[in-house]
Amino acid sequence: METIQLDRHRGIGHIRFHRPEVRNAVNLRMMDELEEVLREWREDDAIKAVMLTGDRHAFVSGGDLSEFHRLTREEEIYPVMARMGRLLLELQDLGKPTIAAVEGTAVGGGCEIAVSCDFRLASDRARFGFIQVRLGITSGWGGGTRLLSLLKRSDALYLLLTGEVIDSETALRIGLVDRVFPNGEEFAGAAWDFAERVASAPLGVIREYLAIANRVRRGGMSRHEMAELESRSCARLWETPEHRTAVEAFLKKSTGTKKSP
Ligand SMILES: CC[C@@H](C(=O)O)C(=O)SCCNC(=O)CCNC(=O)[C@H](O)C(C)(C)COP(=O)(O)OP(=O)(O)OC[C@H]1O[C@@H](n2cnc3c(N)ncnc32)[C@H](O)[C@@H]1OP(=O)(O)O
Repeated sequence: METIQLDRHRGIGHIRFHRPEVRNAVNLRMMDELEEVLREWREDDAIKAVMLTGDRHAFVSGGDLSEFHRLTREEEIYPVMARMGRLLLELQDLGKPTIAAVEGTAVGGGCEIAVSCDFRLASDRARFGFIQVRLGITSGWGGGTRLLSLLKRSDALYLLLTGEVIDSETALRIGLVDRVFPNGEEFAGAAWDFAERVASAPLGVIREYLAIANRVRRGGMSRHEMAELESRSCARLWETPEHRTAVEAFLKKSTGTKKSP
């Protein structure tokens, strides 16, 4: 891989955006590579969660303006935008929890990637901005609509219409990020700890909750359908060794500790 670096550790797949010379801007090559790794990791049961990071300067600086600016016409740029839009849908529907750990700047498409993840962690020096408006365009990868579902409508519209870049404290207050950790070495450690906690559940449970969460996001379910979905999920996991072992251990322990009358 040329534009992203991959590693895996304790069930977590790590994608590190790596085009430092352009603050990790997304180009066509990066799209190819992201597509390849997401398809591979979707099928890989050893990977239970996926963490995306950049570096201390930037998470991702959006689309590569030099490369994309060569495309001047609507019908030339549309397929590129739509492709990245589909890729972020794949990320969103990966079936494993995804975590954007933002240490530096996430602007434009960088914010769109972050809001496609299930969790957003920020260092105390991270910055977030839907700055597309400054270039006279809207977000093009589905991030605007995601932001509108994630935040209070007026907060989302304010960010989209002004292109204001906000710090991590503000991002936490309005609900754009879930946790803020100190910058530096401590940030990497805290992000990995968070990812490990999220990935500690049995794979079956992770899959079922992600499926429920994605179904809820699509909306349009009656209360009965929601209850049915959840009952089915739980019943499917009933026969798994994780469930049986946990219950047997509990019963054994409670029998063992019962005082004789
Ligand atoms: C096109 C898709 C669209 C969407 O659908 O969402 C978008 O993403 S629109 C938004 C596009 N992105 C931007 O407008 C951001 C542009 N970059 C910046 O504002 C700043 O670089 C930064 C991200 C805030 C970082 O600032 P700083 O740390 O001071 O770095 P530099 O500005 O000095 O940048 C270093 C180097 O990187 C090049 N660069 C940065 N971003 C991009 C980019 N998105 N595309 C191409 N190149 C980029 C920058 O030109 C510098 O290059 P050199 O001068 O050659 O060193």
